[in-house]
Amino acid sequence: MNRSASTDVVSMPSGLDDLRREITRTDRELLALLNHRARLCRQVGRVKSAADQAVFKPFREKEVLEGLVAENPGDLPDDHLRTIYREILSSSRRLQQPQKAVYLGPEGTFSYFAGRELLGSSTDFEPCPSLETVFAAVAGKKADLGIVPLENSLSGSAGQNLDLFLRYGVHIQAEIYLRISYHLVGAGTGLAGIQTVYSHPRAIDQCAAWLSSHLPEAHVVFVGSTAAAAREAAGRPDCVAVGHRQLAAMFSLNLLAGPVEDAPDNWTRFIVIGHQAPAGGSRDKTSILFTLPDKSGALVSVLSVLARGGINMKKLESRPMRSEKWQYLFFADLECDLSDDEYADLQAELVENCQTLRVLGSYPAGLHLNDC
Ligand SMILES: C=C(O[C@@H]1C=C(C(=O)O)C=C[C@H]1O)C(=O)O
Repeated sequence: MNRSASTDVVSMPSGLDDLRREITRTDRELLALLNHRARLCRQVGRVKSAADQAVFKPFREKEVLEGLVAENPGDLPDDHLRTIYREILSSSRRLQQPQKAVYLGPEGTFSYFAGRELLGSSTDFEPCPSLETVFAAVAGKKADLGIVPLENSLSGSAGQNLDLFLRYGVHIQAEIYLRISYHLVGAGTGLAGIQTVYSHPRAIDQCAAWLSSHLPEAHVVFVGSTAAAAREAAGRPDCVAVGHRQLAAMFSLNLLAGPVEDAPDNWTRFIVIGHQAPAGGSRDKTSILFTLPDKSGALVSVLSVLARGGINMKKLESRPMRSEKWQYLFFADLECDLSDDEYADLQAELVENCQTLRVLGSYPAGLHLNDC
């Protein structure tokens, strides 16, 4: 969209005191409006609780945000508007009912930062020791939402998730794509004298060329997460960790170098899981898991149903089924809202052609966030 800033220079005060008076007056207006919005949201919360509906409504949030971005005159850049609204929406959910979101911890992992980007800081985040405990907490209603890494643009799928979807009845609510950029953090002040580099194996792998050219003598130690690596490096000036740059502030470390990844165009897709399928919304995205009968043309017939329905398949991946050797499970992303009534016949046809079919969720297509 082509927009120009709408600064009305004529009616703007110009002296510092006058400008500040005008800002104070504007803040009072914003305060009244934010309080009005909060009252409305509390009211929405009472309606939802009476109807046993989930607090988090990702399709509605997308509508709210896209509506505002479309009408934004542009003095406030769109990314600032989104950041402000991330927190307004987060507060509004909390006013309805505090939301607990679990993630693969400890605090400071990329899953943690993805969760904060998606759900804002009025959410109660709680780390879990494994992906399985994230799924179990959501399925067992010990948490409202879970944040899970699904795939990385360089390293591919985090395959274990697909198995966990088979074992736990959770639904995908939302997704977000986060650029993964690594930094070197440590208690020292430079690279000289560094003996040990701590990180998760994937982070070490994605920074291998940088590490071997800048720290060729250092000993590499794999740990369970980038955040655990920062904890190891804390207080030891001859050690560094590879991870999110904000780990420096979180663990009182120095930012020693970065970005240090070998391929800068590195993205991870995170999903939010919950106990209910998100309702309503636009024709966005649906993820399905299916198995096929053991006969010729089985996969083609499923693909033909999708092709006849004009559905664009964005991803198809097969994984071995853990319960039966040489049997495979397929994960697909479809560019449509399969929960919409218009797809009822098509879904019935899919069920006919699959051995088993699970719709993991229809949810709004996520944004790519470059810097978080
Ligand atoms: C207010 C609502 O609840 C939540 C908060 C929203 C908001 O503040 O606009 C939008 C969607 C929900 O995640 C709602 O469902 O409308």
